Amino acid sequence: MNQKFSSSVLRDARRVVVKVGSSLVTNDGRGLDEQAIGEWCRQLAHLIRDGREVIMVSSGAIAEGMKRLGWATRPKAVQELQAAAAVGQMGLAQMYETKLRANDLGSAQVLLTHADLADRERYLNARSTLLTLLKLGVVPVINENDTVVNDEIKFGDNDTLGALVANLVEADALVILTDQKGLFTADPRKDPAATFVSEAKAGDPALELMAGGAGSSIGRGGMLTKILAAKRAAGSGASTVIAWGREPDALIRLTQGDAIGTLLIAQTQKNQARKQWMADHLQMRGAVVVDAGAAAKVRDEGKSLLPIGMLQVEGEFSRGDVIAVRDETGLEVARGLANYASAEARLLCRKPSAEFERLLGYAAEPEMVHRDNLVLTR
Ligand SMILES: Nc1ncnc2c1ncn2[C@@H]1O[C@H](COP(=O)(O)OP(=O)(O)O)[C@@H](O)[C@H]1O
Ligand SMILES: N[C@@H](CCC(=O)OP(=O)(O)O)C(=O)O
Repeated sequence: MNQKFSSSVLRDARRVVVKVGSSLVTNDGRGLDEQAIGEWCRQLAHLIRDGREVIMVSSGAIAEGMKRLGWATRPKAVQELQAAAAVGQMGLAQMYETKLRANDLGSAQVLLTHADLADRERYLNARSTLLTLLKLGVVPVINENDTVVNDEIKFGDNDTLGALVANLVEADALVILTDQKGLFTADPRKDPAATFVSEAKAGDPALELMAGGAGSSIGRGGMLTKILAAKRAAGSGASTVIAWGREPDALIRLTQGDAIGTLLIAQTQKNQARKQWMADHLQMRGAVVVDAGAAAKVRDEGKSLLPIGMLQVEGEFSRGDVIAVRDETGLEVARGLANYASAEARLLCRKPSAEFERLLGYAAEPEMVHRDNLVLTR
């Protein structure tokens, strides 16, 4: 019998973000590890057959680019790193596409920057693209868009990107695969007395003191960025596990609850976390007044708000801004992220989605506020 984690968060996880680091993907800088990538893709297919949705966040572009360009040492100049990433990303995407296809899975390349996810409109766009890909059963393969980032806005490490993606799609779990078994009380490459940490609370400050920088010349972030990623992922209710990427059947076993790796458990529930996030971070920009039917659907049935139930639009807002949903008596029912800017929303009041294309000139979401982006006001 395999040792199990005390919590069932990984077993229960329906939507999982898997992040693999440069040191693993490129076998410590020796070019893409075809066999390892093939193995993870086989396991991803297993998870999907099991009814889960998966998103891959994969590093490796710079290391693969360096190999393709014949560079033995990592360049210092940021434009050379960016050039290497652009060269290497071709190979990375090609490898995932081949290996996922061998497992009857479609794949999609998504390149993101931190700035993309900080911008409300791009955030919503990235979110709807990813959720649509998941609905289509396609595996998104994400990396940082190294071409357009500079020092200030660079993630610098893909652990942070993994966490931001987990926040974006409200994943249940973030799996960080690396070249160590998980978190130790100190860097095991430097301290032979370090002991293994099997489970902890995500966000516990004691963990940050244990984690050091990268142990290899290829990896960038080290353990600290993984611990911070777990804290960030926990912000939207996702638990994180850090595990050794070459452990046989690691992904399959983790989702069966096997205690391989370090499990960092989120302390807030997904719904609670979203509510808190909306309350803390977002300023309201406007409101829509809805009829009694729409108010009841949103409040009592947890449904999305559709434009057909909207009577009036107040204020000026953009797509991605937070708006209030009020009933005819002026009472706030909920607040959430607007899919349409105020000018468009005015055109859509009382209209069924079949008419949106004629009214706007393009066909977009049928909802004014999707229920995933809606928080009820108590
Ligand atoms: N407390 C710790 N426990 C485990 N590994 C640690 C710790 N502190 C630092 N490390 C180092 O972090 C490295 C993993 O990070 P990194 O090289 O950035 O990998 P990746 O490319 O997978 O992101 C390990 O090889 C290890 O040397
Ligand atoms: N986006 C870059 C690398 C980011 C990176 O090295 O991240 P990590 O694997 O977390 O150390 C790449 O694909 O090479």
